[in-house]
Amino acid sequence: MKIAVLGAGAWGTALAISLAARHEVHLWTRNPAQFTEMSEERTNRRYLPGLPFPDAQQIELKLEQALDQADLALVVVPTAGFRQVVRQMAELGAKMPLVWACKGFEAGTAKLPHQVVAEELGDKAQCGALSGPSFALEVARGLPTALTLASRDESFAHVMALELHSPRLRVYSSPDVVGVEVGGAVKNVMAIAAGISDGMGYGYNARAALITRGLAEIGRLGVAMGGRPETFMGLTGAGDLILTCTGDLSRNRTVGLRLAQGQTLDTILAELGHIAEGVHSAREVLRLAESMNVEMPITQAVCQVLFEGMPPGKAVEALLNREPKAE
Ligand SMILES: NC(=O)c1ccc[n+]([C@@H]2O[C@H](COP(=O)([O-])OP(=O)(O)OC[C@H]3O[C@@H](n4cnc5c(N)ncnc54)[C@H](O)[C@@H]3O)[C@@H](O)[C@H]2O)c1
Ligand SMILES: O=P(O)(O)OC[C@H](O)CO
Repeated sequence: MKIAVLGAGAWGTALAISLAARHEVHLWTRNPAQFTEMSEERTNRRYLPGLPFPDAQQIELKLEQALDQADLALVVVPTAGFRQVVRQMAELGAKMPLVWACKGFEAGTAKLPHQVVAEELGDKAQCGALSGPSFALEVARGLPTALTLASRDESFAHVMALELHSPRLRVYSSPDVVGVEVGGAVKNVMAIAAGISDGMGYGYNARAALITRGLAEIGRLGVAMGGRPETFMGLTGAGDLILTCTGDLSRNRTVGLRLAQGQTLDTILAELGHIAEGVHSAREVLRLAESMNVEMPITQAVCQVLFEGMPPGKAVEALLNREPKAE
């Protein structure tokens, strides 16, 4: 299969490296300097340094070249750039199936990626979301990882999961696009909270409590939006939440850790050099939750720290001082 991987950040590059073992992979970057560097050095020095590209992996600067005769477009840009890339594909008349790997709500509209696709390509497009517990560095190193490919078209999810599947990158299928997308987006907000708690030195017990209550928040919102309860106990729910809240490779967790050390959000984001989707999704998640009467106290606390200048310690204290109630 020819796969056009659109977006050459950490995750697009890692997926390209992994998939190139079995497929013809064309990794697209919009950045001419990055194109030249990746073509000459056969590695992505800026986003995934030290991981060599397989010989078969091709690099593209022209989107139409990447998409030419592709059997699949795998879009791996941050959620903020997703609509633009899908629109560019539509303008080029690209008709191949589309899978996206971004984890977030679109800032300003609170839309999930599948809603963006429906708006840009119509609701007949053959498409799905790829998500699950997966640090780019580990996938690029060939360490075992399990993902889920969700599509409302169950047979597409099944067939595409089989195509992408390999022993080191296991891909399961699911019909629950909403559940998979909500799990992937909201766990980033919870990871910021876990980072804050750990950074404040509140300990493992507090972190376990945050993860568990965070999972309850994710499930409440996800079910209210039409997701299936069981999805939140799977790879893209509990699995990704645990990874991102506990793994120090997480950019979202890092944001929380550094906020707890007293760094400003602007400084943290400038130094991170990668997207931390939780920062962009948090407000949208809270807005959606409020509009649907879903209680999300951890998300609310994260928003207060990120956008209202509340000291991280005070936000955690406020969570701890909530009225006790039945679990
Ligand atoms: N890094 C991971 O471990 C990981 C794992 C799973 C999912 N994800 C998700 O994948 C998405 C991308 O994350 P990442 O880690 O690759 O981000 P990153 O910050 O490492 O890189 C983002 C890349 O996207 C490019 N980009 C941004 N807007 C674009 C646009 N409009 N058109 C073309 N290119 C554009 C940037 O130039 C950059 O190369 C995020 O939603 C993230 O949550 C990341
Ligand atoms: O580094 P993060 O926090 O963006 O998380 C990366 C992946 O989403 C983990 O599954």
